[in-house]
Amino acid sequence: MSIHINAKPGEIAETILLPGDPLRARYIAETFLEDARCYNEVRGMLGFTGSYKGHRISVQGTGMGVPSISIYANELIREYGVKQLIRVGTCGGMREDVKVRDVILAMTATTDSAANHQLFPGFTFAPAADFDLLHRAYRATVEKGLAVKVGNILTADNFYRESMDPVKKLADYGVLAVEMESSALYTIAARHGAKALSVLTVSDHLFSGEADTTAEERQTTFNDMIVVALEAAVQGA
Ligand SMILES: O=P(O)(O)O[C@H]1O[C@H](CO)[C@@H](O)[C@H]1O
Ligand SMILES: O=c1cc[nH]c(=O)[nH]1
Repeated sequence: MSIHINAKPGEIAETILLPGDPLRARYIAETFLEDARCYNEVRGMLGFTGSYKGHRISVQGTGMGVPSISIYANELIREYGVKQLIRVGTCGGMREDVKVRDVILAMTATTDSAANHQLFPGFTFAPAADFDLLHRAYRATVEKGLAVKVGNILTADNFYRESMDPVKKLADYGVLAVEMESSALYTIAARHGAKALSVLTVSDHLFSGEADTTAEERQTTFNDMIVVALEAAVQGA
């Protein structure tokens, strides 16, 4: 047991999917995993272990934002020996060539989070995805014929902001989309020699005025993203 997860030793698989929303963790377990069993209900942050194509896989909600995912990533890696962590989440498109429903594979995550500024005073650390996971996920998107973009994303501390100017500037520098967790996941994984990747689906666009996805479309695009993450997880195993 760790402070925020009450699984017994061995109940969590070495490979885990990490949605922000714990109810999505349950949806993934019920829809995609065989023989899924719940191992965590502490704070309602549900976690399950089951199997996909014969491989043991867990799925754990992380909550929203860097502090919350940092707690789960640390405990999963350090207390439960998790080795491959794949975030599956939503993001807001920032560039014109990014469309609602696209899949984004986050090669790196720029951040305004105080966490990394405190960790590396005087440096700008570049949190990066694991190349093997990224490569496998990219192959899975191509095989499924999905619209995919690979590149830099923004992990932001604020969902609501007073000015869009800094975000627009980052878009000018190639940043594709914004979410709130990946820089922490990549940094913590790097520290402990674990592999990490964020597979995201664009749920809305900050600038284009493109209509948000409907609930049904969100489900379909979300399912595509989960299959990409699961295929990336098991192809290398
Ligand atoms: O869909 P999830 O995984 O929660 O991710 C995104 O959605 C939340 C904001 O609505 C933030 O957690 C952001 O990163
Ligand atoms: O605009 C958005 C959409 C999803 N997640 C975010 O953090 N921002």
